[in-house]
Formats: sequence, structure tokens, C-alpha cells
Amino acid sequence: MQQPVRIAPSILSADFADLGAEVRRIDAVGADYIHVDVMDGHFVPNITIGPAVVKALRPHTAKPFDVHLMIAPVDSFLEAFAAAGADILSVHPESGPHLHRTVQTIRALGKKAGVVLNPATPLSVLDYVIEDLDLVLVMSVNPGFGGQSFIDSQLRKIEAIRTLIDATGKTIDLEVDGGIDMVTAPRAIAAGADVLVAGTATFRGGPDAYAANIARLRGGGAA
Ligand SMILES: O=C(CO)[C@H](O)[C@H](O)COP(=O)(O)O
Ligand SMILES: [Fe+2]
Repeated sequence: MQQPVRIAPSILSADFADLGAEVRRIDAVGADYIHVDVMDGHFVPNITIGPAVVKALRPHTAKPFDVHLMIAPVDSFLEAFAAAGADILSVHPESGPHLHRTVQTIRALGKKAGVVLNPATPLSVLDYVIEDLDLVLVMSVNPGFGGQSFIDSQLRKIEAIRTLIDATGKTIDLEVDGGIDMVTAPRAIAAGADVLVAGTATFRGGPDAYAANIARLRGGGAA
């Protein structure tokens, strides 16, 4: 069943020179999850942050760290991110040879497990693992960068995954990541999403705008 909408600001669009304060600011104005984009310059054409930064940010908030791993091979880094303070670890099926094993490893570490579908990744990757997931993440841009445009074809993928999740009878977050703004947020919610990642749309306008930005996204884009 679709849960109340939660907002996961992506700190990819935060001030990297002031990340601790940025995390405290978005926590204070209602961020539900803190979305951390981890990129290796190999699986995706960009490099961001590693477990040391997650560990450094951990004391700045009690909100869950929603860690989106865009690294390959991913398995050897799961323990480090878990130890650093991640709460949700989400992996791309293309980032390792044994998705089921990777999901089980995350669960054995005591963390919530997510699977991420790139725009061209078919739904069938969820067969045989969906019951073991806490979260399914639909990429509505190709991973690697913030500030890209929402890919409309992902709306029907969100609708199809909503049906799959509801058929499990379990509570599994359906998160959408990429190009979420005041126009696309209500469309993603109408398609069945219940967690919205937003980097550009959260941090646009500077700290004084964060509260209103998050409130508008949560409200489905209404002013
Ligand atoms: O995973 C990501 C990119 O790979 C980011 O989470 C995503 O792009 C968020 O940025 P924006 O809201 O600016 O599109
Ligand atoms: Fe992300």
C-alpha cells in the first residue's frame, strides 16, 4: 500500500564545503531520509563520497541515511557503509553478479535493503528478490549527476512496481530519484511513489528556501 509521502533530499546538491550544517538544516525543516549518492567514476561517470563522509555526517542527524550505491563491484563496500552509519543500502543489479546474495548480505548487516532500477532496467530484476526488500528505487534519470530532466517513461514503471509491491502484502518503500521538482513530484506520487529524492529542488534558493521547497514537494507540488 502506498505510504504517506516522504522526502529524501539528495546531498549531492548541498554545499560540499559545509555538509554537516547542510544535513542539520534539512533535518530541521522536515527531511525524512538523508539521501547519499555514492559514485565511483566507474559504474557511473562521476565521483562523490565514501564511507568516511557518511561516518563524519552521522552525528549531525538522527534521520535515516538512505545510501544509494553507484559503485561496482559493490559487495566489498557494504560492510564499510553499514559501519559508517547507513540505514538503507540500495544497490543496482548491474553492480554485482549475485543480486540475491547482495540483498542477503545487507540484511545480515542489520540494514534495510533496496534495489535500484536504471531507466532501461526491466522490472524482471525484481523477480525472486522483491519479498526481501525494504525499498525499490526507480531512477527517473540515468545515474551520475544531479540536475537532469525527469524521464517520463519511468512513470509507467512506477505504476507497475506499485502493483508488484502491493501484491506482496508487505511494506516496501517505492522511491523515485532524478529530476523531481514541483511539476514531476505530483506525477510520481500519482503513479504510486511514496518516497521522493530531490537534490536540485531541495537546495535551490539556499538555506532560507529549504523548508518551503520540502513542504511543496511533500504536498505534491502545490504552493
Ligand atoms: O542518484 C542521483 C544521480 O545519480 C541523484 O540522487 C539524483 O540525480 C538527484 O538529483 P536531482 O534531484 O538534482 O535530479
Ligand atoms: Fe540517488
